[in-house]
Amino acid sequence: MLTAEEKKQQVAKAALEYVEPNTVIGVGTGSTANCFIDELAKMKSQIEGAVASSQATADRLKSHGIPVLNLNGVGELSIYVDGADEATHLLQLIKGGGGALTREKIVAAASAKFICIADESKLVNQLGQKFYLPVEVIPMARSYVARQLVKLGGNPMWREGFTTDNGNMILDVYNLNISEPLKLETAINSIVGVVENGLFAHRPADVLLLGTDNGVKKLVV
Ligand SMILES: O=C[C@H](O)[C@H](O)[C@H](O)COP(=O)(O)O
Repeated sequence: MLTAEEKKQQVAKAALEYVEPNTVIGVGTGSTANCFIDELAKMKSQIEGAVASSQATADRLKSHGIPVLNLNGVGELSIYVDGADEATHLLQLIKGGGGALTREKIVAAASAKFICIADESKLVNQLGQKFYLPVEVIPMARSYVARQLVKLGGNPMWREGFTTDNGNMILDVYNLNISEPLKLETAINSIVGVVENGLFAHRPADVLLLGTDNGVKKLVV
């Protein structure tokens, strides 16, 4: 039996196969993305650099001597590699457990291919059954947005004491029925004061690499 950490390392190594030489790649945030950064360091001379989805990721990339580039100064990224809090067989995701969802969604949108890496515990039949949905909000809109999220059937909890890299707040929404992720992603983002929500339904992953006791399982749609 492999530990969750060993499964993360397994998929982090496997994701290196998707890294094309002489390109700029996008790098996500979290413990699985950290494993990937540590692996990427071994082939850093082969890439031009990386765009980071958070300050924490930028710091870790720099600590390995990997050049961190500004998204506005580069064209389309070849790939985006990141973890997830939940993933379905359609490769739709919930992200944002670490609060980096908005920048993650931007970097994913700017990438030709999204490689999601996770241990197999993240695979679910329907989003939201195990994990809450993080929503980034402009601070002054927090209570207003929370009331609108209640109307959508959710139970929002303020992640008190946490500020995103963009200077905003996070509402973690429990008990949402996410049977229609595309509609819900749009509905939540239509609430004034919402910056982004952690549903990756309009931009799902293109490849999901799952770490299992029997090796890396690859899912594509
Ligand atoms: O904001 C954080 C990100 O969306 C992470 O990708 C997500 O929380 C998964 O993190 P971990 O790899 O630590 O489970």
